[in-house]
Amino acid sequence: MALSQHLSKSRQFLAIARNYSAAASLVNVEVNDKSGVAVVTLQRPPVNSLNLELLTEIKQTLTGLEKNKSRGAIITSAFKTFSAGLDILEMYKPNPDRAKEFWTTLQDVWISLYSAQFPTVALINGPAPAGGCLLSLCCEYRIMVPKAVIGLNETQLGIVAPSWFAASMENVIGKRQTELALTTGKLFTTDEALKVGLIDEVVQTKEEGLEKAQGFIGSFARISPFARSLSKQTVRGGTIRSMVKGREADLQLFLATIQQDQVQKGLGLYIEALKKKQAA
Ligand SMILES: CCCCCCCCCC/C=C/CC(=O)SCCNC(=O)CCNC(=O)[C@H](O)C(C)(C)COP(=O)(O)OP(=O)(O)OC[C@H]1O[C@@H](n2cnc3c(N)ncnc32)[C@H](O)[C@@H]1OP(=O)(O)O
Repeated sequence: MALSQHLSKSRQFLAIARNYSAAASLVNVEVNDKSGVAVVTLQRPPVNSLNLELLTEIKQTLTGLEKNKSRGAIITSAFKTFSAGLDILEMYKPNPDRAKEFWTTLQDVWISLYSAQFPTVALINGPAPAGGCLLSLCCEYRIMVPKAVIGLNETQLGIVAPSWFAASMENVIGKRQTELALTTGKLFTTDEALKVGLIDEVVQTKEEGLEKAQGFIGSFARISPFARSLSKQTVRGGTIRSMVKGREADLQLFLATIQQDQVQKGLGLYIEALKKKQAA
């Protein structure tokens, strides 16, 4: 499709996305006029913790971008935190039906973002623990600001990162580093993340990050989108197939795990600690 035609379609999507954003407003989508690349900004205050509503909007946004054959997407945050990960309140004293929908939607978001046909960049403009890290690991390229942290720190909450969380990290930094990171619940500083390959670039500001992200996506201008996306599928297909095959078992494991007394106690203490930190 010619760029002008594509941009016209993108603008139509933008109009729809804006209307949608106005109604719900947890995700903002802006399509760059020149490049056709969408900047997807998470905006659930205060820390973009991923609850059912935010995950649902992310899922709908990704579906819209895929349908409109997006040229690329940059995922970032409107706040100083990229994302605080899963909303702990979705797992603490959960309503079983909502918990089921919550986890299924997280799985859907992972599948859509991990297998997106268009190029994806995470512009990590603040802390990205646990589910925040997972979101960025689904992208093809990660750009991060200094003085932030990133990692799958689930063990620090007394819970275990599911196998597809671990696989997402392993595909980026390898088995050895993933094992060390997961068993200790490590949150990498920006410098440590760069050293281990968990992120690709460090930028000083979000604006600089947006330019770099556009540059990364622009680097595919002369590559056939078909060949590009099939190559991505070749590399990621095994991980996606194994997640999809195991998703019902994974859901049941999640529901059983969060009902355990020990897990509930741990989550309760963690929530208290977060609140005390704010009061101090
Ligand atoms: C064998 C396999 C078995 C598999 C079985 C399944 C097991 C389940 C796996 C579940 C996986 C979970 C992954 C997750 O994502 S869990 C969430 C992990 N997240 C964190 O640990 C981050 C916690 N937050 C922070 O560290 C900080 O908030 C921050 C992100 C660094 C930001 O710091 P800042 O100082 O700016 O902000 P505050 O700390 O003051 O927070 C502001 C308010 O936001 C509330 N908050 C923060 N994070 C969360 C969260 N994740 N969920 C809900 N609420 C959160 C915080 O309490 C403050 O609220 P308040 O204003 O009401 O006090």
